[in-house]
Amino acid sequence: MGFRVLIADPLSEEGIAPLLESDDIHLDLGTEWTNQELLERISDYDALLVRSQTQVTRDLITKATNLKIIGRAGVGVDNIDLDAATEHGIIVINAPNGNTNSAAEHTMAMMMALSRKIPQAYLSLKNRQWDRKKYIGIELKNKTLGIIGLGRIGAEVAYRARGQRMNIIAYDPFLSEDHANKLGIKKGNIEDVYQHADFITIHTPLLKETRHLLNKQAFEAMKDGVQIINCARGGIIDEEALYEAIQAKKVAGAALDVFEEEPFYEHQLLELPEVIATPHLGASTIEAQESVAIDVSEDVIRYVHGEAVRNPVNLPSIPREALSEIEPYFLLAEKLGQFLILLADEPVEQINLYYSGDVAKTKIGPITRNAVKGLLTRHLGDHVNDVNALYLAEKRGVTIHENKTSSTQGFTNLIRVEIVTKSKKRSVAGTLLNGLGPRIVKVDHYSVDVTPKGHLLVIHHQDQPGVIGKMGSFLATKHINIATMQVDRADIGGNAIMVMTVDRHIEKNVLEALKQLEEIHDAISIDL
Ligand SMILES: NC(=O)c1ccc[n+]([C@@H]2O[C@H](COP(=O)([O-])OP(=O)(O)OC[C@H]3O[C@@H](n4cnc5c(N)ncnc54)[C@H](O)[C@@H]3O)[C@@H](O)[C@H]2O)c1
Ligand SMILES: O=C(O)CC[C@@H](O)C(=O)O
Repeated sequence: MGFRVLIADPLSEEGIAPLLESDDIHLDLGTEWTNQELLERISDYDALLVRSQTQVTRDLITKATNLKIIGRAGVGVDNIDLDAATEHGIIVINAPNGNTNSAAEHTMAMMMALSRKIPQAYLSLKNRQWDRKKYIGIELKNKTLGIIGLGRIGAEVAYRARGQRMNIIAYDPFLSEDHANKLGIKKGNIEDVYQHADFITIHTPLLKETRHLLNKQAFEAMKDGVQIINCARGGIIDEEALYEAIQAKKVAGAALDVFEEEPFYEHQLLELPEVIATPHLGASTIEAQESVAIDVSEDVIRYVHGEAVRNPVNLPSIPREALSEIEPYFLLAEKLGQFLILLADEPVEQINLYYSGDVAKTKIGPITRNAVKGLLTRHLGDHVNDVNALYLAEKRGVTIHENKTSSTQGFTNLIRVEIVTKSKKRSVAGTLLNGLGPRIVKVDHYSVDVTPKGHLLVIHHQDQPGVIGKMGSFLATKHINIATMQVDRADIGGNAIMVMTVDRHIEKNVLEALKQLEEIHDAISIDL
């Protein structure tokens, strides 16, 4: 059947062409499905693609037992329960660039329509009124535009508004003086925007911090006669407060593309002649829809082919050059985690990662995720992945500490993973050998050289003549062939370790029998 993708909201046909042309992808359209149908059928799918209509709730995610990736053809992911997706190890991707231009153009269209009362005049003329006095507008030239949120769309709006010869003041917690100067705009705080702007346009995401950002107090702090544009998200404006501010003539007009509840057919704000509106059309152009659908489709294909996606929302995004540098360490880190967890005989309380040499110069976060994934998979199963590994560790009270050190111990790159339990610390270190791939080079303080692959047997024993021979004979009686063997010891006659690669899995009863041999302290079988 291949990788099953469900498209739940209408997406551009040209945009989904990459999916239609892909042999390993099976595509279904669920755009006409009810919420109930979606809940009942979602478990059939590996991927779900939406725009802003479908609410991807925790309930839906819980029922989506096969879902691996959710694609949002657009920017805002406020219709997706990101926490639930992360907890279930589902990667969420979006298309943050494809509709920037359209949303910025729509904002400008709304501001111009608002300042010249075009929709109201059009409606009046349609009603056979020729009223020129009532629809006197104001020019944009020399007015001050306040922009709240100067990200992709905010910056494009600033660029266009300068073409209208407006003065621009912007507030964004990440806006630097340098960037503001480059854009030819003034950087201010939010009070400066309220105090100076004749028009205020919002371009932030809807977050806890931005919900009802424009509320009663905010409107009171604004200039009399200010006009408001919102083509970002409903919910950033307190609609009740806006209604009152318009009635009180504090706010002269508002142009709204987005609303707290969508869709709707009756709205108190639309009863006010000062309000003009569109039904969430900011991204509704042929170009934007094609572009966002192509972006999510291509990312789904990358995912299916095991490549890194370009626009992850619940994973740190890694630039392509950086990815090629760190990707080879992913397998090493995961194998170190898988190996180490089998040395633990108590619950893990802390995971410490030590990076040195070349690997310490890279972006280590994604490597850590792979090590933690390896540690957790053994006990939690295959649903642990890069998306939820850190979350699952944190939920179990396990703390994770990353360290960069200069102790390369002669290797060009070295990753040491250490677990701390109630009574001890265990660790394993590995390196990427040029051209030869991952190698385990230390188990606790013992030096070894083991390829982390296949069936491994780790023996802790007393360093005495004849132990190695005894081990070999014992395994021979169980028809277990030794492929490679590494031995190291703390002191002559002291504690020692043997790490063997054997040709088959070692059963529990064989391990128990091994542990009964006099010089053997412990025996652990590890299948990687
Ligand atoms: N109407 C539509 O159809 C449509 C289309 C595209 C995007 N959008 C919406 O437009 C908004 C902006 O999209 P974008 O692509 O420019 O996003 P973006 O992430 O590029 O920019 C958002 C900016 O808001 C800033 N910000 C966050 N919190 C802030 C706060 N409290 N005060 C001031 N600034 C704050 C961020 O620092 C960031 O620079 C989003 O809400 C998106 O969903 C709507
Ligand atoms: O899907 C849409 O048309 C809306 C998209 C827009 O709100 C976004 O956040 O990208």
